[in-house]
Amino acid sequence: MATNISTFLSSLSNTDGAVLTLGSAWILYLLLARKGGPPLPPGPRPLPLVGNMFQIPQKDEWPIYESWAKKYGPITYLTMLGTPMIVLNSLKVVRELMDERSGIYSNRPLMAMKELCDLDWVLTYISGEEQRIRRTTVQRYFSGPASVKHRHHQQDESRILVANLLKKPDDLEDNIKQHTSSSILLGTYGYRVSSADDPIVHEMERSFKQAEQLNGPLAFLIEVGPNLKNWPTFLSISGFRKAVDEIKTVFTACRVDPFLRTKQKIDDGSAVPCFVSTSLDDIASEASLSPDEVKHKEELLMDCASVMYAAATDSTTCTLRSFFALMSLHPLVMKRAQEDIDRVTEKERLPTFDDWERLPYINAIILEVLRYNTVTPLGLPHGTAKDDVYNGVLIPKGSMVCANVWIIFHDPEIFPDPYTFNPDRFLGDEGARPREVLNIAWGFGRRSCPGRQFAEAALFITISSVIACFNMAPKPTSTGEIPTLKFYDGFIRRPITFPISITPRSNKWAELAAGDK
Ligand code: HEM
Repeated sequence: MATNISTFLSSLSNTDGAVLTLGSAWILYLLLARKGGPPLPPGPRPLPLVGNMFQIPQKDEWPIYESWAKKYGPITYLTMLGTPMIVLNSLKVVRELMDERSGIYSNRPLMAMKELCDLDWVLTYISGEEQRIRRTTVQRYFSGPASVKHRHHQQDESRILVANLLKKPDDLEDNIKQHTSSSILLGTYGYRVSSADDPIVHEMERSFKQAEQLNGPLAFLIEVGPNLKNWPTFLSISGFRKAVDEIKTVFTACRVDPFLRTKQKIDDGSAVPCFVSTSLDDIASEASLSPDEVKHKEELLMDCASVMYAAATDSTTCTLRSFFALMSLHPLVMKRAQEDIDRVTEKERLPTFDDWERLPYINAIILEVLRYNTVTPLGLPHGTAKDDVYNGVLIPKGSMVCANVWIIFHDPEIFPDPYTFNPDRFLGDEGARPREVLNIAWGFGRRSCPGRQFAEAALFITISSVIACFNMAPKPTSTGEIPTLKFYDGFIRRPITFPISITPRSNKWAELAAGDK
């Protein structure tokens, strides 16, 4: 949604403008054609044709969403060029609709863009049976007990991170990037990343940037217009065709190249166990499969593997970047966590997964980072598969439905003093309700994050290892002010961090970070 609407409008040519007018007339027709039945939920009054397009905030959005929630209640109804956008503002409504009626609320919006870019194989964009099959394939290797298989890689990567931070403490961003991309590429393709400039990481990042265009304003036009997607003239005039072709090329490269590389490694005997190699072994062991069935299963595996990088890295990177900044700003929290680690490890070794249960304060820090830096403050948008009626109001088929996770994570009834970073809120019996509510950081119903267990393990081993080895503090600014953690506006809330000094806690911890026993 991070779209600059005014830039978009000013960039339109006359022909584009004509198309916009025609599209808008179509939307008006659709709106007027709706008669009778339950009312729509309340929301700010829309403008003719464009709906609430200009009221949907592009920056400093939270006070505005909050004021709408206060005025209109738990469900806010907006429209963007005729597409209904429904914002759910209470935990009760979010659970009742997105979890309990998951069969209706688990589509993804922006279907036309997906068709246009031939992206009907991308798990995160598709709906229905095809999404279910791919999700099951991913879960088989990344969720539940299977997620434990990744732990030895995750521990190795946390060791590499602390050794790199010791050598290059000023390259925090690159160190985090190498760490998060290596963790997921090892788990998926058995591929270790040895620098932030790695060529595969570069390609993956390119596809990721392209994917952001799928949320742009033209995407909405294409979605709502009367078969606009079939208008080659419009597409070529707007320059949109070029962008679409580029998205297709980059996505295809990311789908095919790393997969073939792993297959090659299996053939020459150098593959390490990972999602792709293990799943290919499973396919090969099914003797009854015909060559066509083998091909189909391999294609499916290729689809699933290719989304893991994008799904895993941005969310984990944002969380880790916020973690470093928050630790540097909260030395008492850091010190208390270090004391816990010292007690468990007797200052003789780095933490391992066996220590997880015995480090509840580290877990509380992770939960508080996830809450404080709500990575997807409006969740990832879901779409409705059919009309639904809830408490007397209509949620139309094809609506984009967003859970206002931000407002729930800042509800003082659940999280007292919500703007303060305070891991204690998650501890003990009193922390039971906050811990339970925090589950929504991982999404809803049939779309909830299939990488959750993988991510939780990665965050535990990484964060505990970093806290064990280092002290973190904000570097002094030229004016002597203490920096604050700010965030970019948008669907993904990326932290704007500041220079952080990262120093080993002692010579002993420096030796452990360096890997010298
Ligand atoms: C801090 C780390 C992470 C957070 C906070 C996070 C959160 C989320 C959220 C909120 C969603 C959307 C759920 C919904 O639509 O209701 C999601 C989807 C997804 N996540 Fe994660 N995630 C993280 C890490 C990972 C990792 C490490 C992986 C892979 C191992 C992963 C794989 C996926 C996939 C494949 C989807 C798409 C599911 C679908 O569309 O059906 N995530 N995640």
